[in-house]
Amino acid sequence: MCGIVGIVGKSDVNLQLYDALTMLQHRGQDAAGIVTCHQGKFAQQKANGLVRDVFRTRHMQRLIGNVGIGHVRYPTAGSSGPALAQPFYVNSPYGIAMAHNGNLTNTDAIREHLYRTDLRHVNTDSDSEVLLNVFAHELQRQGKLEPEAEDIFNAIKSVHRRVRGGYACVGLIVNYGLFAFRDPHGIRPLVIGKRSTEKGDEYIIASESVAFDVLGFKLIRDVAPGEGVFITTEGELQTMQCADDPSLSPCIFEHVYFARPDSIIDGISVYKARLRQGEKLAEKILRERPDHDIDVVIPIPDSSRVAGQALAQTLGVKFREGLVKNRYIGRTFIMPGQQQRKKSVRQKLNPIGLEFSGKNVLLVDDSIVRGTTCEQIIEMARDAGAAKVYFASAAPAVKYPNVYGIDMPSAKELIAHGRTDEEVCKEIGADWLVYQDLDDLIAASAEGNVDVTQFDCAVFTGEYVTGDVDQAYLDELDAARNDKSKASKEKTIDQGENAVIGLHNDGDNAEAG
Ligand SMILES: O=P(O)(O)OC[C@H]1O[C@H](OP(=O)(O)OP(=O)(O)O)[C@H](O)[C@@H]1O
Ligand SMILES: NC(=O)CC[C@H](N)C(=O)O
Ligand SMILES: [Mg+2]
Repeated sequence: MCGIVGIVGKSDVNLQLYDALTMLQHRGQDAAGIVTCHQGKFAQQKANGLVRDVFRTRHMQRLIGNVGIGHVRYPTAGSSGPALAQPFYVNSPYGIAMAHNGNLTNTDAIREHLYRTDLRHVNTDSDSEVLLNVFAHELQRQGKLEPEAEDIFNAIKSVHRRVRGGYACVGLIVNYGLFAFRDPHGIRPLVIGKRSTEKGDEYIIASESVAFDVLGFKLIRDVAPGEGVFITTEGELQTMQCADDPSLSPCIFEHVYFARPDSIIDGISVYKARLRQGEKLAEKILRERPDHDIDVVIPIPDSSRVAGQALAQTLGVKFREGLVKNRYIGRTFIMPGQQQRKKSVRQKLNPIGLEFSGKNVLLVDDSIVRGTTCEQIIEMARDAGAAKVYFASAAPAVKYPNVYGIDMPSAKELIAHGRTDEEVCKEIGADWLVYQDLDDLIAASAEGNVDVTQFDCAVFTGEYVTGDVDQAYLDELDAARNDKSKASKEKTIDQGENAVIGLHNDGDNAEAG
């Protein structure tokens, strides 16, 4: 899950983009980038690393202009090398830069078509570079020396016809302004905010509304599924529905894990959705185990804290922070390899022995995916002297790959794939395991906005809303991106790929990359 942001301001937007990316850091920890536009030229800085490490004062001084976009990356296609850091750039037509959150499911077919028919070269394995080239080609076909909003919307319409998968995008066209679009199912989130200044209105478009709060922007609304947005460099906003048959099915895993609780997505407060997840899970526990002997509920920081608290309250059991999180270790699930993930859980979480010793503990997490976290935490709880260790997951069992922007490409790596709940319980070493029911998870989100009636729940059901994902695709994805094959590919990232980033950068940037 990547984080994207675009701003059209009345003065330089570089510092605001930096702040917004910092607020979106939880969506991607591998690479970060900013592109701004000033007097007909792009300025760019992108590299591997966290936002605070990628941008130095000298980069910020170069990133001038009142329009700009930014990206934090969590790879789902190609390598995690610096050449695949975003935003991506194409020089024709006009000069376009774009940042993408999501993942395309027909990348190979479009890549082939771009090469054979559109005569376009894509330089990396990134699906996002493919997507940018489709947009660029379709905009070029409008044949205008000076594009207008209508041309940009026509290009977005064609993108929707050619591309499948999850995509929320922001982009810049040199001298003209900022565009954005969201896939026809609205799988990935995208919100618009506005701020009034003495010089006029300023606009922001980002993955999550949390990016607005710190900058003083007000959330106006979500970009509708399929909708295109264009904001001129002068700050004039135009929008148009660009999909033939849009139908909102946002990814429910945003509410479970990815998004920050202080964000509002598709009118749903992520915080409240998580509270309701906890309440509903507690009700299930009370139904199934009315005579439970749980002494204390302990959440696994960070993401399960909200649901854990509501669960404890509804159960009428003590809630205790029995695991202390090292604030300098990032999110483990979005780290690239299993070895790194495993090591990081230990570094990240440490038990407070007295909360476990002699007690029947209910550990709560938002989800169990590969089982990396829960296996180790249950072991820690036992080492700390817990009498019984029960485990509750605020999401149902994750059994199927994600293909829309979460890097869960291999069913075999999912601990619940092909296993019953009892088998998973045994595998993770718990005394009892309870999963949220899917209907309850959906209700926890849907109760936040009655207008959202369906969600992308593919990781729980194996049903993919875009309708184009078959077993052959999933097999190819597995072969290309399971942990083993990723690890062997990452070995080949060398200085050669570093050089590719220099294609679009100036000397200062190449040295920084
Ligand atoms: O079963 P697994 O493969 O371990 O994946 C699930 C775990 O990973 C995530 O935590 P993460 O550390 O990424 O982030 P958090 O600090 O936001 O909870 C999630 O919250 C679960 O704890
Ligand atoms: N998680 C994402 O949104 C990833 C975006 C894009 N597919 C990439 O790999 O860079
Ligand atoms: Mg976690």
